[in-house]
Amino acid sequence: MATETFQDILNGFNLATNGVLVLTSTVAALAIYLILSRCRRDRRWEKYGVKHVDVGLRRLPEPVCRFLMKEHGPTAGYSRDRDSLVLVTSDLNLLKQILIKDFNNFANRNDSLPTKSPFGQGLFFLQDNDWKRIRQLMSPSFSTGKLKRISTHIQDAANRLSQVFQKCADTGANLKLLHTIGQYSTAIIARTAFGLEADSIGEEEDDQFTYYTKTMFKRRSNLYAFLLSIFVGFGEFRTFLIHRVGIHYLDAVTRRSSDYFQAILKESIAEREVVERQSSRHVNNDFLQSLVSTMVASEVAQRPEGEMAPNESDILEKNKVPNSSQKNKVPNPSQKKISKDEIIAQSMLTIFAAYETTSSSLQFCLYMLAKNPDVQEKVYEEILDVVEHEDPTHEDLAKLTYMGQVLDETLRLFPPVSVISRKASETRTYGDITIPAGAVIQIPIKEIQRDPAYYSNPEVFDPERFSPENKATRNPLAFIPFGQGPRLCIGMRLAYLEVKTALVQVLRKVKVELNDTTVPRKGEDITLIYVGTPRIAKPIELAVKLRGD
Ligand code: HEM
Repeated sequence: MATETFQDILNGFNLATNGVLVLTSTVAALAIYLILSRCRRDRRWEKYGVKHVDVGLRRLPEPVCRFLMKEHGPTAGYSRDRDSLVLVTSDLNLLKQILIKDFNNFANRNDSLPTKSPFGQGLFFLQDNDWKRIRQLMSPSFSTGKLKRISTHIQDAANRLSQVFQKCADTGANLKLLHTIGQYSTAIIARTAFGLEADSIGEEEDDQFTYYTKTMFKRRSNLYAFLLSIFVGFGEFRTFLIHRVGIHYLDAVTRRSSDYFQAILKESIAEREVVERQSSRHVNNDFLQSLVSTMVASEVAQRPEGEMAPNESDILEKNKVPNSSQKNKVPNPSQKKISKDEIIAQSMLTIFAAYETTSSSLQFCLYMLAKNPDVQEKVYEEILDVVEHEDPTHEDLAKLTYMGQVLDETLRLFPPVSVISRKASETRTYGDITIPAGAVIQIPIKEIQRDPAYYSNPEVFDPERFSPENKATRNPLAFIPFGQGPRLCIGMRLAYLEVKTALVQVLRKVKVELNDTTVPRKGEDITLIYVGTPRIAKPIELAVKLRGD
């Protein structure tokens, strides 16, 4: 009996071993098949007059663009999978056609975000009429007039930021740059766009709004992103796994952030809806209010005669608890209207777009100033010359031309968005090459802005490149950190306003420096990792000295 049991165990063990072997071989065979199928020879671009390159196992846009530009010149094509042909070009004449002159043929991006969260329906990802309608509705909120009206909130946040720098100077502690600057940019977007307080500038711990903004995206390594792109791909299969199979692990957006923002936005929208229906005078004249006004106005216009408007308690009650089953109707693209779900999507995208890019720019700018003390002194002198009052006016900021050059040189070297894309609607020929309908165009912003053809010694930080005389000699498309054409970044003016205001308030009080205790140390360099946006391997910490010390 005992022997039989032992034999049974052995048989069971063999079965288990065989099972594991079969499973391992199947997974290995699948992996080899997937890798080989993605590396197969493909020459489709050649019939369109474009060099077709195998990019091997390179999958992420930034490394692919870097490889193609370095090894194969300004324009080359590759295929990402059986269906999609991708053209990478840094040819500025061709880019002028794609981004500006023939914009109608390239109005869409190819990007979609693998997420169930409303973020994936934000302006950045919208196409055709939906994009036009929402862009038109959002644009007025970023006009110069609107920005002038919100500048007191920006001054207020910049003053608080400056106090954090001064406190570091007093105590001798190094300043954790990204942590503090992230708090600054979220405080501004929360207050100016949504009338919400996100007040943790200088605190060790972030407030909820800041915390959930900073953790909106799952931060994953390059290796993880690479493996995911090999096995799951970029687009439809991953979307299918997230939406249909419900694998939340693959979702790009964290569930907690998504839930948090949906809840607070639903409540804010409901409160503003009530105000909107009761009076035409608004306490908040911000981004959220303008979208809610459009929503209410279009509902009023559509309501059948005699039907009552919803009352205050109905609206507030309905929106207190987030309920994903309540979906609004998709509006007709040709009309000036927006649904509640769309407002939430635009709000989430705006919060993250404003946080990630602005804090990256301000961080790199302060780092480059610490690395280049002579440039920092020149910026300081200019602030003393131009800004007479406690808070700089819009006119003062416009006169800070050298500071503008420093900021542009920072954005040249460290563009927060390193690659942008467009998708061709129809087949068109430009000179010797044809771009077929459906082809994706990847525009390697970082490679263009570090191309020796446009910038001598491109790795060197030199704000003089952006002096009016030097700028006049260069093709404007050689500098496109905010993109270009009708689909240009909507928040560009706000970004300059935020960064310049912070630089005025901080640099007039303190100097930032690198020394033996900072990260990186004086004489060392930062290591950049590109996962869509540039990340620094070790967060920067700067030494701060009070002016006059
Ligand atoms: C230094 C700061 C910033 C940089 C470098 C930056 C960069 C960019 C780039 C490269 C694009 C794509 C443009 C194209 O494809 O041609 C973009 C789009 C966009 N950005 Fe920014 N951005 C910044 C700040 C902001 C801010 C502050 C906001 C909002 C408050 C914002 C909101 C958006 C939106 C909504 C889009 C999509 C526009 C569309 O598709 O119509 N960005 N940004």
